[in-house]
Amino acid sequence: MSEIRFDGVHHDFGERRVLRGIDVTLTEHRVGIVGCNGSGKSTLARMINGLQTPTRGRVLVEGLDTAKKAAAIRRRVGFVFTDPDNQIVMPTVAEDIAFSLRRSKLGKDERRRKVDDVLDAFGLHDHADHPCHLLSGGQKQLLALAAVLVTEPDILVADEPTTLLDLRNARRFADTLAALRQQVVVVTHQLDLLADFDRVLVIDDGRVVADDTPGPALRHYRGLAE
Ligand SMILES: Nc1ncnc2c1ncn2[C@@H]1O[C@H](COP(=O)(O)OP(=O)(O)OP(=O)(O)O)[C@@H](O)[C@H]1O
Repeated sequence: MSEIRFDGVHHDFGERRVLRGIDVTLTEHRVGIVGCNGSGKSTLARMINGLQTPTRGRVLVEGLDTAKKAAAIRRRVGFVFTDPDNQIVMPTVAEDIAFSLRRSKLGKDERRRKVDDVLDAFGLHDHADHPCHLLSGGQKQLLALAAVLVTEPDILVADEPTTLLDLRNARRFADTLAALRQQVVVVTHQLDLLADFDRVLVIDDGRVVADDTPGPALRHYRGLAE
C-alpha cells in the first residue's frame, strides 16, 4: 500500500484557519473521512494530490512533498470531484475516458481495449457513444470515476463521489473500491459506504477528533451531532 503522511499540517484561507495541526500517516487500503459541513474534509483531501498545499507543515505521498513535486504527485494520485461536470471534458463517454489516456505510451489498440474494459466495469458500455451531457447525474459520477481509474493511479481520492448514485450504483461503487488494488481515501456523508473500510478519520473544526475502525469512529461522529 502507499503511504500518505500529514506532518503538522495547518491551512488558512485568508484569516480563516481551516486545518489546525493534522498529524496522521495513512497506509491502509481504504480510509474514510467524515465530519460536519465546513469542518475541513475537502481541504484535507485536496492536499493529497496537491490541489491545495499547507500553509504550515508538509504532506508527503510516497515520500514526495506535494508542495514541491506537483507533477509527480498528480500522476500518482487520481482525484474524483463531487461534481462530475468539473472533470468531464469530452463530448462522448468513450472519448472522455480515452482522453484520460492521452499522455500514456500505450498503442491505439491497447488504449481502446482499456477504455472498453472500464466501460464494461462501470456498466457504461451501452452509453459509449452517448453525449456526456445527456447522462444522468449518477451516470456522470460513474464516468468521472471510470475516467480516473483508467489511468491506474497508485492512490484514489474521492470527495463525496456517491451523492447522485442510486442504491444499486452506490453498491457497485463500494464493490469497485473494495476490489481496487490501490489505496483509496473517500470523503463522504454516506456513512454506509464506510462500513467495511479499514480506517475512518472524524474531522471537527480542522482537527482529527477520532481515528479508528468504522464502528467506533462513526459512533464518535454521531455523538458530535447530538
Ligand atoms: N477556496 C477557498 N477560499 C476560502 N475559503 C474556503 C475555500 N475552500 C474552502 N473554504 C472554507 O474552508 C472551510 C472548510 O471547507 P471544506 O470544503 O474543507 O469543508 P468540508 O468539511 O469538506 O465541508 P462539506 O461537508 O460542506 O463539503 C469552510 O468554511 C469553507 O468555506
